[in-house]
Amino acid sequence: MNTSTQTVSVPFAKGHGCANSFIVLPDPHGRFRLNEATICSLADPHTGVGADGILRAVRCAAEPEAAAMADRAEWFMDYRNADGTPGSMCGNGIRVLARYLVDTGRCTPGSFAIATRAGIRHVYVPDRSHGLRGTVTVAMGIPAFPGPDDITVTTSGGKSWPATHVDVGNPHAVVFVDALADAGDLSIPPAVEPAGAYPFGVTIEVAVVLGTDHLALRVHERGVGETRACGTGACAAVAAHRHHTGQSDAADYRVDLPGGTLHVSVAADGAMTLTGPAVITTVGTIRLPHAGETCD
Ligand SMILES: N[C@@H](CCC[C@H](N)C(=O)O)C(=O)O
Repeated sequence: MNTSTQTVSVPFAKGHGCANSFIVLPDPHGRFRLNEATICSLADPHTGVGADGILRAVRCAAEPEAAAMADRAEWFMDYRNADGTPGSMCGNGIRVLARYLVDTGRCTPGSFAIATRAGIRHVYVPDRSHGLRGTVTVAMGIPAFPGPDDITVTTSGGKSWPATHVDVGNPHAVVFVDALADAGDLSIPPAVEPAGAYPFGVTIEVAVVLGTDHLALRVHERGVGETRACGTGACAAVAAHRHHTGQSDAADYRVDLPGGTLHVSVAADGAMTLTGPAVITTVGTIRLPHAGETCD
C-alpha cells in the first residue's frame, strides 16, 4: 500500500458484461469512503479509468448497510452509477463482480450469494475448465409491476410511447417500438410522465420484438446515460413482453443489445435467471483521495 498525504494507491480491476463496463474496487474491510466527486472522476474516461459504474466489493460484516445479510452472503456489492448515485441492483455488475471474486480466489467457482441493496442474489460462475471468458449467471427473482398503467416515455426527438413499469430490484420503464432507431438520441434522458411515477429516477428500455422469444434493446440507464447493455433492463423487457402477450409458461429468451447478447430464462413461477459474458480486462492500481483509512 502506497500512501501520500493527498492520495492513496489501491488495487482495482476493470471488466464488463456485454460492454456494460465497471470498475471493481476491492475493499474487504470497508475502509473506503467514496464520495460523488471521486466516483464521477473515476468513471470519467478523461479523468479516471472510465466506466458505466463502480462496484465496491466489501464484506457484509464490514459494511453497516449490509451487516444484516452477513449470515447469508460474504460479499456486498456497493454499486454506484457513473454520476455517483447508489444503485440497488445491477444485473451485469453483479455478474462481473462474481467473476472478479472467483478470479481473485475470494470465492470458489460454482454457486454463491452476493448481497445487494435489493437483497441477496445467487450467482453461478463456471469453473476454469469452462474458460475464464465464459458466462456468469445470476438469479434475478420475480419481476414486479408496480404501475401506474398510464406511463408515457417521450424521447428527445419528440416521439412518445406508452411504457410498462417493471421492478427487478431497480426501476424500469419499458417501451416497445417498431425499430430501435425510432428512439433517436438516447444519450439525452427521455421524459417520463406522470412525473411522480419514479420519484428516484428510472432506467428506460426501448425494445423491439424480433420473435416470441427474441428481443432487441437499447437502454438509457438512470445515473449513466445510454449504455451498451443492461442486465436488469434485459429482464425488465422480457417481463414486459410476457406481461403484454399473456405468456406465463417457462421459457428462454434471447436479448440482443448494442454490446452483445444476454439470455433470460423464466421459470414457471416467473423467477428469472440472467446469463451472459462477464470478463475482467484490466487490473492495476489507481489513486484515490486519501480518506483517513486505506484498503488492503
Ligand atoms: N447496468 C445495470 C443497471 C445499473 C443500475 C441502474 N443504472 C440504476 O440506477 O438502477 C444492469 O446491468 O442491470
